[in-house]
Amino acid sequence: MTLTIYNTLTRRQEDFATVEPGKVKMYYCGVTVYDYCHLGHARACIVWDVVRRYLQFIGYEVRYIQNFTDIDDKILKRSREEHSSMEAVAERYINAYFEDMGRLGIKEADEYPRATHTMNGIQRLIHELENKGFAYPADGDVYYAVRRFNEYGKLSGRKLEDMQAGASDRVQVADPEYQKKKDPFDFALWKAAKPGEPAWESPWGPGRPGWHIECSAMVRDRLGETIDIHAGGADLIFPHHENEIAQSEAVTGKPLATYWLHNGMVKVDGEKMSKSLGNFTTIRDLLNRGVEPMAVRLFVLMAQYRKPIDFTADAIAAATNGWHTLKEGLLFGYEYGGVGSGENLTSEIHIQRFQEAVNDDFNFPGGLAVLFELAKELRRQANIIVHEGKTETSPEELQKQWQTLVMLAEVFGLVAQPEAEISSTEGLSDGEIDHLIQQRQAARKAKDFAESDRIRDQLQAEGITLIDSRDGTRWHR
Ligand SMILES: Nc1ncnc2c1ncn2[C@@H]1O[C@H](COP(=O)(O)OP(=O)(O)OP(=O)(O)O)[C@@H](O)[C@H]1O
Ligand SMILES: [Zn+2]
Repeated sequence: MTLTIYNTLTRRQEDFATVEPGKVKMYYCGVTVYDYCHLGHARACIVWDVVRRYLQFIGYEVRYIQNFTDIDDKILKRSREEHSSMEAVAERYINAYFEDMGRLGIKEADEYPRATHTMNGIQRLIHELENKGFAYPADGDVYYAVRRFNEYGKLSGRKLEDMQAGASDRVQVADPEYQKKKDPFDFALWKAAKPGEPAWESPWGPGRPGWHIECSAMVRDRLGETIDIHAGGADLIFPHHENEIAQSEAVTGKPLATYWLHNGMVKVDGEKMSKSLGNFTTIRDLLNRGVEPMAVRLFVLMAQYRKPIDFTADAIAAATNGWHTLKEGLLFGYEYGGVGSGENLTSEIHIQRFQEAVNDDFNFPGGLAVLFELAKELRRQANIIVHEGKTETSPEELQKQWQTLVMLAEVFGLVAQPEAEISSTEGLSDGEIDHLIQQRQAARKAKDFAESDRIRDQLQAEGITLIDSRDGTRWHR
């Protein structure tokens, strides 16, 4: 059984083969941190989380890196509006990211590089591009000379000539950067600091990096010159990923990634759900309204990952229904405990069918069909047990089906907690936990370590783990 995946670069479904046998290097372009994550971000994070989990399930060792864009015009705008700093805005929404994605059961990446922590790598890359004639300085800015890279457009299939025909010169002339560029399609690698903006020293003067260069630098720093999978939303194919390719490949002469994978958009009334458009529903709003996190996962996984999905109340209701069916199956072993011999039995035929489905370009709906089949059968058996006291099916067979369901559901990050466990961890609301963490931070600042330890222990007793880092404190249940 071979995994085949659709590669945006070649526009074909191809057999999956890694650079290094048994190992996958994977990079996902994460969020720009100036607001709470919405369901579009949830979709991207869930899809790549499951791709990673699935690759691990079929035996690969996966190294998974996801960035935070923490320098950006939109973050700066937010910080001005809030009379705060860019760091403070980024920090707040990075913490919120971990809270929200933690609730959705997204596994943490191996590393989360940030633009502000990658300044050396970024500058080194710009310098090399300049040396090789792909970049030119202009008045404190540095631009990438798009026409110098012959393969520009290979990912998106766009040709500069065609784009030129459609470009509106009037709009561009008004753009101050336009005056400095040798060609309207050139893009900024480095931007000179404007008064009052945060800036980093550089050979081109104080400034900050453009958006695209950070990913090229992070991939190179953390994963190397050629990675196996580069992922992101379909909205990033052009110009972001096209520009990443132009930057990295001009320097290394090697493919940046073998496979380029893109998730489809979450849409609202036919338009992309987006922070900029303001038509978004945040993950926390939806969960705080009582939608179960696993229903959100199902909402995403019930669709082919490359196709757009509409966010509607009906779609969430259907996903919730689906989750309740799966949950009954997943809890079967707890409710009717003591089934079977206690051995780890699994049903090969179901595992095989699950893999056959998912191996076909990550066909998650196909994989889910196997889960639903198992869950429905276990639900039927549970009904028989309830009404007739026992079932004809052997305890071993039931245990086998249940354990297979639990194992395969875990690959999709779908986990049901038995009531007993839920009651021990749901004592505190998220707000209460945040409040306690703030109190603990205040105690630590005041060097009252006895108090800060007491709060940590109290949270621990509620099943909450704190993770301290130099970027602040995160928690998970
Ligand atoms: N509506 C959506 N559906 C699916 N994926 C999305 C959606 N919006 C953003 N993404 C993906 O989430 C990741 C992080 O996005 P990012 O923070 O850059 O959002 P953004 O595009 O700047 O914000 P917005 O478009 O909401 O203003 C990217 O991989 C992006 O492709
Ligand atoms: Zn990127």
